[in-house]
Amino acid sequence: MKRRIVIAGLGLIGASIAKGLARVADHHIIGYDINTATLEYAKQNNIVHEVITEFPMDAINADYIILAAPISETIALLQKLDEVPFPNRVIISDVSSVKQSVIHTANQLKNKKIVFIGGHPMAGSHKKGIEAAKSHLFENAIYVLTPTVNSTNNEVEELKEILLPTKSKFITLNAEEHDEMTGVVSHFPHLIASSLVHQAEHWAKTHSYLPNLAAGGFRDITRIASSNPTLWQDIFYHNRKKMSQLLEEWITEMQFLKNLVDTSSKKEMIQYLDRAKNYRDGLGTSDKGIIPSYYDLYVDIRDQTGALAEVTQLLADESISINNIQILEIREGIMGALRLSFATQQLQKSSEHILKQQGYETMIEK
Ligand SMILES: NC(=O)C1=CN([C@@H]2O[C@H](COP(=O)(O)OP(=O)(O)OC[C@H]3O[C@@H](n4cnc5c(N)ncnc54)[C@H](O)[C@@H]3O)[C@@H](O)[C@H]2O)C=CC1
Ligand SMILES: O=C(O)C(=O)Cc1ccc(O)cc1
Repeated sequence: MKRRIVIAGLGLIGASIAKGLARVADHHIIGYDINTATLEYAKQNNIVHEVITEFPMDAINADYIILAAPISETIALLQKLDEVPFPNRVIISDVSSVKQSVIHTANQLKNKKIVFIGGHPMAGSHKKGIEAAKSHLFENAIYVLTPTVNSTNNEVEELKEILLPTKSKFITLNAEEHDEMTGVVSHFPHLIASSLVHQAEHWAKTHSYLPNLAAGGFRDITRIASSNPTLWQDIFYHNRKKMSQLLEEWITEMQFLKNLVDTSSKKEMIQYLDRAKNYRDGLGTSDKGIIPSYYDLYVDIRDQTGALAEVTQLLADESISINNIQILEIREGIMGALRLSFATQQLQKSSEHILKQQGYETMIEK
């Protein structure tokens, strides 16, 4: 008998999981989404084996259910599932970026057939929706599992086995430590990125040329400000206590920095920057944690017509697909750099080899 896996919410994350899990012959993937166009797309593109339209009752025969809707919707779906007279035990998980509110709801469930284990695959994109879904989105990414009081170690292992085709690295955390850590390294940086963009927009009223000077650094640090605002509002709301605490700490830190700047303390400023550099350099980029979403390769190119096309053509000739291209610090007549992002380390390494053979200077961050 195939294992019946229902995925509710077929957006970027739900459909990426569906695509990954559908690779296993033993899996029967059943999709549900509140948006009928999304369900239609899932069916037409064979992202799922079957679709259902009456949730939660149509999920009654599921062996596993993965809730992949926005966090507030996931909580509502979980409450609805509590009413379903499941004939057999069902493991329910989710993908929400914040865990405490979901786990709190799960701990209140009355249905004895439900075993809930929280989940959070820690990779994503600034895009949303089923059309942006990729089977390899979570390859080498951390996938956090947050067990509940009613889940056993064996059930956690069983869920891991189901999720194995995502090729993620599983770790188990409790919901509080998860929300604290992701608050610091994932959620809070989004707030700051947006605030930096607001500051630049404000100053662009004084200097209309300002956007043209927004070089690599500004683009790097604000990249995540281009993410899905509805998703991030939901994340900030569910992790609001931590966000408020981190903002307070940040304000204190900024006051400290202002003092460093105002007093022109050269030694202290170098020490401050040095400590940040050492810690940042030590984070590493070879695995997909929260910082890198892809495997990046830097290529030096001359700012000349056709340089970009030549690099992409060389890789296309070898059927290598590039996930993202960014042009860094390119100025007229001066050496510029391209950042090419690949889905796997193998593609990154092969591309490095091909480009080096053609005389390009390349670099992979260690
Ligand atoms: N976008 C990202 O980078 C990441 C997001 N997450 C989490 O994944 C979850 C989904 O986010 P995305 O896939 O990015 O959003 P998305 O906007 O791409 O997809 C959400 C999907 O849920 C559907 N939906 C909304 N309400 C529903 C309901 N009541 N019943 C069924 N379907 C419903 C929508 O129609 C949409 O297809 C969120 O909880 C988020 O915290 C986790 C890791 C990364
Ligand atoms: O790549 C980034 O910076 C992301 O922000 C991706 C991301 C978004 C939301 C999550 O819950 C986990 C990862």
